[in-house]
Amino acid sequence: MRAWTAPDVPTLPRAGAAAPVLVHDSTTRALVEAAPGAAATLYACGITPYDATHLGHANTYLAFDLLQRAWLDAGKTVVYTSNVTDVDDPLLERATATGVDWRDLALEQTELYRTDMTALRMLPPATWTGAVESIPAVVEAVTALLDAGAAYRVDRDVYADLSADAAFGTVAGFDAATMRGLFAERGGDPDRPGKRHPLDPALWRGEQPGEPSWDGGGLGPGRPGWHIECAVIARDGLGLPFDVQGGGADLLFPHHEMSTSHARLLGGGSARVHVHAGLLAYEGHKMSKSRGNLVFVSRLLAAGTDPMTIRLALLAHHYREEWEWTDAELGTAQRRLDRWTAAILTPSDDGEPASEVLDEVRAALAADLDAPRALAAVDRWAAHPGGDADVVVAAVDALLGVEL
Ligand SMILES: Nc1ncnc2c1ncn2[C@@H]1O[C@H](COS(=O)(=O)NC(=O)[C@@H](N)CS)[C@@H](O)[C@H]1O
Ligand SMILES: [Zn+2]
Repeated sequence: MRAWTAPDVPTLPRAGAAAPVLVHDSTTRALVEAAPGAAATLYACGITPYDATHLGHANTYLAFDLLQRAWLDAGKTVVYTSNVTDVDDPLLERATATGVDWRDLALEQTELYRTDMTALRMLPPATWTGAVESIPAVVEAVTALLDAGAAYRVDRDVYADLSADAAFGTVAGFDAATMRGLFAERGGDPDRPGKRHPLDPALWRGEQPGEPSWDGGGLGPGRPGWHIECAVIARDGLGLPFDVQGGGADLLFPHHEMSTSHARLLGGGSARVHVHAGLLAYEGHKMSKSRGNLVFVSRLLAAGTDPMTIRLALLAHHYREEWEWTDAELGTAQRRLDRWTAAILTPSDDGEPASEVLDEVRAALAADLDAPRALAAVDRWAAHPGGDADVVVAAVDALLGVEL
């Protein structure tokens, strides 16, 4: 699937001087080096293309944009793979509810997402694969799991047998009751008759009347399960194991637990590190499609909001923070943008040297992508701007993605 055009990322002085980029790993709940090697591989789960792109989505994708920018500045090559869940229960339900063809909804919303990501200067995935595009690889993977005795049929569906994976549950480390609750709440079917274990996730959904279905070979006609889609797309885009699997906090369980389990059983390992962004709330609840309390990037842009103001508003909060959006965030960000823009036009000789800002922004990102600390460094410089404003402009562009 076509992604979008990458924003230019300027090379900064003393590139590679940064400390290793450490991020919070959801599994060990500790700071770990995100990618020790010369190449950094990232799988960040993509959108389910309806109600795209709300500020919650943007908040999460911004975290992984910062991670890539820190890696690039450290001199690493970055390979970023993502998906579009362009067939899945919620998408089909929304298409039915709004009387549109699910294919049209997916295409239109995917294009809106591209436009929003471009406006926000997010780096695009090198490989961006739709669930529909992944079906041949999913059929092959599910067939292999069945042949290995790690999957089984229930009526026309196929489920993974989690007892085949001794390491299942080690990604999130949740207890059984928590897992069962979250599984039911987030698309699972623990009470489905015929399953060997309540948490076993669907790998392949047999054809249902009124639903799209594809040739599944020996599996019979149907469509892919959610978790196996990401396991296969990450494997095919990055190889196994890869460095970071990422998403919003709601993906830790069941989605990343299950997709990691599938990747493990397909052979080759899985993500070394699991990184999750805090969920953005609005009007007292997590911003979510089901509740409809959404603030859309495209609506803000259509109302004349500078995309760099949106980006700065999100950067003012640490990526793991759970916080509530208010429109006041935009005013604060706009004033900050105005101060920075004015400062680069009026540098003075006795102000703070630009090289210190660059060092501090670099160090902030290396410390679990601490954007608020990075903004504070630029604020200090803007209050008393020294020379070499072009170094500050380049650092703010390359590391924070904000074009002044
Ligand atoms: N309120 C929110 N705050 C922060 N991130 C959010 C919020 N709502 C959704 N996200 C994140 O945005 C990304 C896309 O969400 S999504 O459109 O529902 N799509 C999916 O979760 C699947 N297509 C992943 S394979 C996910 O990482 C999700 O965790
Ligand atoms: Zn996913």
